[in-house]
Amino acid sequence: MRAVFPGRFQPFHLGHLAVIEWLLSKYDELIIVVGSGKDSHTIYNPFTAGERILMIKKGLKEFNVDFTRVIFFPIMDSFTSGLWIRNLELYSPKFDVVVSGNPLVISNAREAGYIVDLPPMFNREMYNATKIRKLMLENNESWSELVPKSVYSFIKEIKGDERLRDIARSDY
Ligand SMILES: Nc1ncnc2c1ncn2[C@@H]1O[C@H](COP(=O)(O)OP(=O)(O)OP(=O)(O)O)[C@@H](O)[C@H]1O
Ligand SMILES: NC(=O)c1ccc[n+]([C@@H]2O[C@H](COP(=O)(O)O)[C@@H](O)[C@H]2O)c1
Repeated sequence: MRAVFPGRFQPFHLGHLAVIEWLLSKYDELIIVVGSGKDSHTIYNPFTAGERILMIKKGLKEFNVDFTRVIFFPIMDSFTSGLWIRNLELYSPKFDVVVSGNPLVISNAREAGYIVDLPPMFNREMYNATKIRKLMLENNESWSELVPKSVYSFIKEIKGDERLRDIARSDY
């Protein structure tokens, strides 16, 4: 069976990693769809689609997760949710199951006739990207504990946390 796991991954964190490990033990193939693919350089979506795919690959490699059974691609948001799932189908190889904890994605997938698999929540209070972006904005380095080390290094290398603080400034 082939499962699709959509997410914005802004940034990729240890909760996402745990979901992917769980999915690879359960399904033959996994499609990781980087959503809101056109968006970057905003407070909600600071990283580009390519940066996000690279973060995921670096994180998986660090944890010795074999990603030969994983397909990665970005898609853009659509005008309507109904169109979003149809757009996903247009970009993707066929899939059997949609994996998400996001109520909007779950509802879209069910309405389009897909089986939905809800991932277990892995320390959701700690591992959530909103919290990580907030810590970056506050210049609080403790976010380093919430992402793979390779992802932390990559974000520092591209000055991703500085980018987020720059974007959040009011007019000069
Ligand atoms: N700690 C976690 N455990 C299990 N699933 C998670 C966890 N964090 C995120 N997910 C799931 O991963 C998918 C992609 O999530 P997303 O990239 O939005 O991360 P997020 O941490 O929810 O980010 P944000 O706070 O920016 O919305 C969603 O289906 C979400 O429910
Ligand atoms: N109307 C739409 O374009 C639509 C609907 C449902 C989900 N999505 C996208 O799916 C992705 C879901 O990922 P998250 O669970 O990380 O929010 C996001 O990029 C979200 O924007 C878009």
